Amino acid sequence: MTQTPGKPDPAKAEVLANALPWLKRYHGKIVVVKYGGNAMTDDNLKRAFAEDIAFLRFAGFKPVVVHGGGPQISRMLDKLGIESEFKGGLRVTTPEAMEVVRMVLVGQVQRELVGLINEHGPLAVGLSGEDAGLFTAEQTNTIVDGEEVDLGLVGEVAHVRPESVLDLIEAGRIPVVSSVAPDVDGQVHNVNADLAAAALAVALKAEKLLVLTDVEGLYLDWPSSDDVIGEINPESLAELMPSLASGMVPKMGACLQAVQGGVPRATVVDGRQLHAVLLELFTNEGVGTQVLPGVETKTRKARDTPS
Ligand SMILES: Nc1ncnc2c1ncn2[C@@H]1O[C@H](COP(=O)(O)OP(=O)(O)O)[C@@H](O)[C@H]1O
Ligand SMILES: CC(=O)N[C@@H](CCC(=O)OP(=O)(O)O)C(=O)O
Repeated sequence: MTQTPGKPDPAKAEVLANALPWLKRYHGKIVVVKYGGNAMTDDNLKRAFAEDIAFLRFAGFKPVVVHGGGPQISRMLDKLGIESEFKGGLRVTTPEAMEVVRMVLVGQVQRELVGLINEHGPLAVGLSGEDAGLFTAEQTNTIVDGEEVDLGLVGEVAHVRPESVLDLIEAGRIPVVSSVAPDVDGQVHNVNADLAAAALAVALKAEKLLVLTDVEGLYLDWPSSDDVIGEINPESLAELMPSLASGMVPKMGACLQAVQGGVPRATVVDGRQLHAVLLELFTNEGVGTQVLPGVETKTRKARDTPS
């Protein structure tokens, strides 16, 4: 479309005007955004994510970031010659692997995200479940094919003390949280970042949990169909849970936990798309999979065929 030089473009104003209902809904509200390691694949994506988060803060939202870093941990474990495997979407974590998990999540991924957000002002402060008693973990195992599997130093969040995060939000900062957490004896555990984000969203009484990943949403029959669920209610999702595989188990479990815990909506979106956060929060476009009480299940055809 050609445009006369110097002539204002009303379409641009319309984009902003269409954001008004969403600005009203989320103004002053806490939005927990979980940034998965699979959506951190290139520098442009990471920069756009940091811009989106800063944008939310300047638009009057109260964003809180919980980050993952599964692929980054796997790469470091490989480099160090430490074997690791996933069972039911969770990493079996030996004490040796735990040291690497903590080093990569807190020392690398969190630092990088804090740095990128802070290019937009003195906003982001990094912390982990170990800081100010934020999370207390409880060792957890998983069931695979009806058998209980020992996951080692893997935890679920048994208790959240949200005051440190609330203090930061009150001061206008953006908390960036890593999902490692001590148990009651101080032993640090590896917590799946989706589940940590859900526990935090519930404790903060967030208005929304937004989960960025590397697929268009929850596929009905992964990877053989291209039907993606657009909206689903928590009861229908609970019925679907036993049929889910790999990383979608903790991810959809987290969305369910958040909504059952009182978060009004939880959405999984494709973080491979530039500015996925702004697109999801400020437009009506049906991206991702939204868990919302009271809706009928809606599906749509995927843009990509799963590979
Ligand atoms: N039903 C499903 N719909 C979509 N993705 C699925 C499904 N079942 C398994 N997956 C897998 O789950 C992955 C997302 O989980 P994960 O790798 O843990 O992502 P992240 O790093 O974003 O947390 C997808 O890339 C896909 O391979
Ligand atoms: C127990 C467990 O599996 N912990 C995860 C923690 C990181 C994470 O969850 O990262 P993503 O969000 O990128 O998947 C792991 O070790 O990979």
